[in-house]
Amino acid sequence: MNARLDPSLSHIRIDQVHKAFSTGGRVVTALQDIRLEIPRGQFTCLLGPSGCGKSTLLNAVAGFSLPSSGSITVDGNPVKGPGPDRGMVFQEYALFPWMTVEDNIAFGLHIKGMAKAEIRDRVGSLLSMLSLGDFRQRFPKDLSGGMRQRVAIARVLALDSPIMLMDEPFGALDALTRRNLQDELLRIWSELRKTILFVTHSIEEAVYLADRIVVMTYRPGTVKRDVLVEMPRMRDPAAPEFNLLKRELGGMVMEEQQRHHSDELRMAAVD
Ligand SMILES: Nc1ncnc2c1ncn2[C@@H]1O[C@H](COP(=O)(O)OP(=O)(O)OP(=O)(O)O)[C@@H](O)[C@H]1O
Repeated sequence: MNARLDPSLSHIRIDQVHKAFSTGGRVVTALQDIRLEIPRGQFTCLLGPSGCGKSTLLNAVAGFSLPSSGSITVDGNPVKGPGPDRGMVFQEYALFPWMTVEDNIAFGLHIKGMAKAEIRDRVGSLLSMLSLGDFRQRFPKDLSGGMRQRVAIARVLALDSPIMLMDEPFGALDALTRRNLQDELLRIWSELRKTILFVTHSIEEAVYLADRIVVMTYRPGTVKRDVLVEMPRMRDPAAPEFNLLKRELGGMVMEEQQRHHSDELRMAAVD
């Protein structure tokens, strides 16, 4: 079940990436020797318990925090910082509270200097793609969490980046809203064929969404398993094969969770 991919198809290439942080006189190795070839259009989930380096890896691909060593390239170009080829969606929405829904979506397009008529067209089609038409004049504070996340997704889609990086985007939502947005995301992804790198703690979410699940180890963050998910979509979480994979991944994540727990106990004893 381990993924085998053709490097010549690689869109994002992560090669021998290592990241260490120094805090309070201690060095934490957040990532160690990460190697991943991600082809164009693949929906990849990074899965693992808290502290295994998922966000660190995503931030490195985004160019927010570069690796201590190793390299990341997008279409062969080294990642040296954030760029228009990579859009990021965070758990906390990161919307401008003083702007309406449509102004939030249009913001990046104004910065890019796009013509007003073109901005109007693009924002209009995103409002309809994400069922936000009736909310275009509202401010983020007047929206539910799910609606805010729709706006955040629309804002990233507006920029038309081929790569979407998503850091637990649905982590703060209730189960029903979360499933709705997962379905919306799958629909958008299959329509627009973005390359998606999606961080989650949730095994069910990873199995529901991903073409490929990269399970990470806890400190140092390495690739524990790289699994291709070949179940057709839309997937049925009640199906036996869905549950089989969930159980298998659950065992792997649990092992890392236990290492996290033992580490915390050991640190508490040292303090
Ligand atoms: N800026 C930083 N300074 C020091 N240590 C950091 C920093 N960022 C992350 N770390 C450490 O690196 C390790 C990986 O953190 P990271 O946030 O990437 O994990 P994660 O898997 O995304 O966890 P979570 O799901 O809780 O967000 C953790 O041990 C964390 O404490």
